[in-house]
Amino acid sequence: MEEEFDIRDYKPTGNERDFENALRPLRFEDFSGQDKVVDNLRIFVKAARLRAEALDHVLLHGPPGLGKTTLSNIIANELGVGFKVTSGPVLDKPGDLAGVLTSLEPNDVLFIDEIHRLSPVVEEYLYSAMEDYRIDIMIDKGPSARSIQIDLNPFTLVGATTRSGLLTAPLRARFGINLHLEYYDDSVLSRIVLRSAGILGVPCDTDAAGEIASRSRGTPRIANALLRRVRDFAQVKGSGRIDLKIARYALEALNIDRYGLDQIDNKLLCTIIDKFKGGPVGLTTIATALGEDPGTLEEVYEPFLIKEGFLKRTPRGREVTDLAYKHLGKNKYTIERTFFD
Ligand SMILES: Nc1ncnc2c1ncn2[C@@H]1O[C@H](COP(=O)(O)OP(=O)(O)OP(=O)(O)O)[C@@H](O)[C@H]1O
Ligand SMILES: [Mg+2]
Repeated sequence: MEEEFDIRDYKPTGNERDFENALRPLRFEDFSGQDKVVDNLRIFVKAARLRAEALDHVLLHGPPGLGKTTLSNIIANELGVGFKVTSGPVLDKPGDLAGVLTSLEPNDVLFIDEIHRLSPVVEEYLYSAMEDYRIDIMIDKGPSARSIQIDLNPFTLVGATTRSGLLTAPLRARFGINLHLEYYDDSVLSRIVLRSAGILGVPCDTDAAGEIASRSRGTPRIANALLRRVRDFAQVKGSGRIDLKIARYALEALNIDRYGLDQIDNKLLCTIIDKFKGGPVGLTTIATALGEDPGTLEEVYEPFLIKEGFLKRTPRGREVTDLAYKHLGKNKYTIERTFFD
């Protein structure tokens, strides 16, 4: 019995994080796809460089694994400035943020991951830093406590979030550049797989890369993770080369869904079919049935299912498509009939 591989649970740790970093593009030219986002960023970065100014603050939003962290890194590299990384949950107190902000050199990039998880006090503190490059800090305690203003070097804040719906309006308004990352097409993912295989030094056929791409849920992180697993099969059960046959064999053995759907995707579709006759059904009703947060369903899970044609948003709620019935091996008419019996 081969080991099971659950895409949904895949989050790089330790060794796998090193692997992810090794494959992370460092320049725009190595970053495939997201053409509109990249074209715009290239212009903004060039303009900022010409003026020798800090780039406007950038908000990157979109589902996990699509390249937000990668792009923020590229932005700093292409600007030719320093790069500091932190995240919303790590910045506990305004003092933590002050420490990071005062350590920035002129025009540096500060990356705040999971920016929707900033605490309200820290967030408020960030406003003046973003707007005027200035912060107030409290010195002394008790009756002699007073605040002094400190000027910061101009900097670029790059914020990343999978849940832009949770950002407050004042924070969102302070980003001059607001970019949404989309799921990747299979052809672009294929290119990413081939590039990664090249870096790993594994020979990989184009059709095999296409097979891996089509099962990667439109997500480069998943594509790279599957490549790594398929490489194991190629080395142990094949000749070391990743061809279509060994790719298919490995993906079957790993129980990877033919369309790359993960457990939550499948559960979501099955719930709508089994409990709500295929819809239409309201988002909050589905969320309650699944024990998930409606915002997460809407921002993280639904977009892929809608893009791939498994789910539709209608004025009366969510509805699964014929493709979903077919993929899940469910018969639309039998299910409808049993409901009316
Ligand atoms: N456009 C791309 N071209 C090549 N590789 C990419 C691209 N986008 C992402 N990757 C690869 O996918 C992996 C995940 O990307 P990244 O960490 O930037 O995603 P993320 O959007 O920050 O995810 P999360 O929301 O989980 O933080 C990286 O190892 C990176 O190498
Ligand atoms: Mg990230």
